[in-house]
Amino acid sequence: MSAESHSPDNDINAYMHGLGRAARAAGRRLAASDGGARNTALHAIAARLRHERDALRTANEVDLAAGRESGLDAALLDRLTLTDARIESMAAGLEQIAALPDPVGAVSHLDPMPSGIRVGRMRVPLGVVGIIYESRPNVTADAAALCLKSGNACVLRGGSEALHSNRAIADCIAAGLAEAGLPETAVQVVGTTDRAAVGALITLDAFIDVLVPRGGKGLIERIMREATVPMIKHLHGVCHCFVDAGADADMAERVVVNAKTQRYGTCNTLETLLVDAATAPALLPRLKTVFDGHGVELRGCERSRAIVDGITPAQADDWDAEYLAPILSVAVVDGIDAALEHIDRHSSRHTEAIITRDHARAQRFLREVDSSSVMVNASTRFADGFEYGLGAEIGISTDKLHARGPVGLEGLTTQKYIVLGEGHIRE
Ligand SMILES: NC(=O)C1=CN([C@@H]2O[C@H](COP(=O)(O)OP(=O)(O)OC[C@H]3O[C@@H](n4cnc5c(N)ncnc54)[C@H](OP(=O)(O)O)[C@@H]3O)[C@@H](O)[C@H]2O)C=CC1
Ligand SMILES: N[C@@H](CCC(=O)OP(=O)(O)O)C(=O)O
Repeated sequence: MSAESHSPDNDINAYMHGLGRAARAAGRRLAASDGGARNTALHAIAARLRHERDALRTANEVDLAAGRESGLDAALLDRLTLTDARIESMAAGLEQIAALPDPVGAVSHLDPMPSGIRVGRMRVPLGVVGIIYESRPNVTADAAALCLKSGNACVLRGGSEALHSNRAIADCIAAGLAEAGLPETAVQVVGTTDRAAVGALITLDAFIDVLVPRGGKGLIERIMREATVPMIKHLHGVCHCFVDAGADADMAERVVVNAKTQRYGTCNTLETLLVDAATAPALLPRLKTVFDGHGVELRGCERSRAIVDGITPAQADDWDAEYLAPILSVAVVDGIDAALEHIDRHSSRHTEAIITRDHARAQRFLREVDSSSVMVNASTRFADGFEYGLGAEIGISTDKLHARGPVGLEGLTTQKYIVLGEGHIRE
């Protein structure tokens, strides 16, 4: 072999090629597999996760120690942490997914045509899904389970900070698949943190059918530039809440505080609060007191700062920021038109909410805001597959084609036409 073929890039390309080829073969077997076998695997993986709880926590401790050492902030460390309760919730999540109806092979609209043939649609797996995601180990189990249930093989590239945790979870998944007689290569975790592996994955169009990138702008920009595999974008969330004139102040406080503080590090966390000028003088002082209690820094426009002391002046880039941290930008706006305008300019089209008592303005907000979830009088934190009754989610699509919003089993499948004849020929 030439010196060049030993270079890390070449090795990584060969390695990723191997994962892709194995995934493609496993995908074909999964697509043809019995739903019962896939459910058996899900239950076996859940049992393994419970049984290997100590090993999982030990592996996770290695990641956490490295994360602390490298100065990972509190929200990211929280996202990385596996506790006994989180391991139990991963296992229970797998069992819940097993209990969902099997989407694969369902036939709909089988209707007779004038020619005599019958034409219907059959729900089928996408094939092989490549998922690139943040350092959140539970996603490894959730994503594997959703892909498995929907008959897809997957290649999982989690965040580098979670590598040891992900490998330990992958071992449990492989054991569960083997126990159910399914190919272990149906779920493969990329075993290197080298981003060259991402570069290879996103161009493996011979083997990968669709990419699910969950991440921030840097990731998506790279994929938009380089990928030859189609993707369902799961982008960052710059989520807004607009508190309308005449809104119930208690409700506004409850919802806004929940949307900001229930978890700081998630994509559906509130990042910008818009308050109608008529509501701001009464609402902002009480919100400031509550947010002070939570240690949330408010960064506001001049009008908000004229109402309450202690709000940091917002800079231009605050309106486009996804903080994933105890920081909230605040703007006072003149009515719903100004709120819609601001949202249109700055939203990442993930999730927005209005707090209102006015039916007409609620309807306008629902119709006019162009985001994957639009809410009335509810916390943006509800944008979640489990909360929407999907059982679980692979993420929240900010794309418009194929799947939008929380993506569950249906989003991981497609439909093909099936045609049934009895020797029919076209005249
Ligand atoms: N819409 C949704 O469903 C979801 C959205 N998100 C969003 O993800 C972000 C939070 O996660 P964060 O960890 O900061 O996200 P990042 O985008 O930094 O990382 C996510 C994954 O992408 C990889 N990655 C990032 N940039 C590149 C690149 N240029 N080339 C190759 N790989 C890359 C990371 O690898 P590495 O480990 O090497 O950095 C990691 O595996 C937030 O914006 C959040 O809103 C998160 C989850 C779900
Ligand atoms: N649906 C999830 C949020 C999506 C998600 O995974 O976000 P992140 O914490 O950024 O990885 C939830 O509500 O917890």
